[in-house]
This record gives sequence, C-alpha cells and structure tokens, in this order.
Amino acid sequence: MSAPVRPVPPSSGRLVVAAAILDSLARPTAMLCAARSYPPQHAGQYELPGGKVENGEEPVTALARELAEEIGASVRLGAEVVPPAALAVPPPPTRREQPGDDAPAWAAMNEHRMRVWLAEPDGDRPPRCGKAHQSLDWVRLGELDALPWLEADAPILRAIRSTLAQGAHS
Ligand SMILES: Nc1nc2c([nH]c(=O)n2[C@H]2C[C@H](O)[C@@H](COP(=O)(O)OP(=O)(O)OP(=O)(O)O)O2)c(=O)[nH]1
Repeated sequence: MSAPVRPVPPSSGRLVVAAAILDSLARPTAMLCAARSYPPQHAGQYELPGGKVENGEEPVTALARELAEEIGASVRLGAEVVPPAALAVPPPPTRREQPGDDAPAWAAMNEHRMRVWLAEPDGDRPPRCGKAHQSLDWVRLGELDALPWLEADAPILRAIRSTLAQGAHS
C-alpha cells in the first residue's frame, strides 16, 4: 500500500512570478534559459526569468515589470503552468497587500511560492542579458534537461514539457 500524500503546507515566503518564454507559443521549438549570476552558491544555475511580486502588485503586472527590468523584454502571455494538486502550495489567506495572489503555486527556493506562465516575445523589445544573469540563451526544447537548473525548477520543467506535448499552450 502506498503512503498517503500529505498536502503541501502553506509557505512563509514571497510570491515569485516567472515566464517560460518560448520562441513561439503556436509552434514552440526553443525556450529562453537564464543562468543566475548570484548568489554564489547558485551562480551558473538556470532559472526562468522573473522575480518577486511587490506589495500591491498583481502577479501578471509584476511579471511584466520583472521581465522589463531583468531582460529588457516585453512578452505576450500564454497559459499558466499550473502545479498538480500534490505539489501545489496553497495561496495565503487573502491579504490586501497581495492582490491577485489567490492561486496555488509551485514551491520555489527560500520558501518562496512561484507562479509560471508560458510566453513569447511580443516583438517590441527583444530579450537581452542583464546583470541578474551570466547568460541568456535560446535552448532547443529537447536540450533543456542537459542544463543545470535550480533544483526547485525540476518539476516545473516537467510540467512545461508535458503542457507543450499536449499542445495546449496558447
Ligand atoms: N526568477 C526565478 N526565481 C526562481 C526560480 N526558481 C526558484 O526557486 N526561484 C527563486 C529564487 C529566488 O529565491 C526567488 C526569486 O527572486 P529574485 O529573482 O528576485 O531573486 P533574488 O531574491 O536573488 O533577487 P533580489 O530580490 O535579492 O534582487 O525565487 C525561477 O525559475 N525563476
């Protein structure tokens, strides 16, 4: 008999938002992968571009701001990559300073919760590598597994791949 699945406890961290930026939502062949430049113990590890939501900010507004600040890019959002129930960290009780933080999220590093959206460049501002990253590269979908990702991102990458395989991504 298998052990009962314990619900993921609420987290004490902040909400982080990130984007799996594809070359095309309709016909994806590559994803934009960013290698962190800090902290030292995570330098060189890969992540999805994004960052922490500020107080008072809606998650998708924060994502647009973080992408503009970090990689100078503007994107069109596709579907959210939603965690399966067994991995979902529940949202905190409604707080006025976190509008829109009302959905289950992935468990991220440092007790943070993370929500992830598929996206594609909207053609206005192409991505470029900023200070937060050592490198920013388009990586073919079949080669994503070969990169050293932040440990917390492993189940998210699996979900991205399975969403893309189902063809339900725009
Ligand atoms: N952007 C991003 N953050 C991730 C991913 N996976 C993951 O665990 N995280 C964690 C790392 C950080 O603790 C947090 C994101 O916050 P951040 O990008 O503002 O990073 P930071 O705390 O180093 O930045 P700062 O506020 O100190 O400038 O979420 C991911 O794929 N993308």
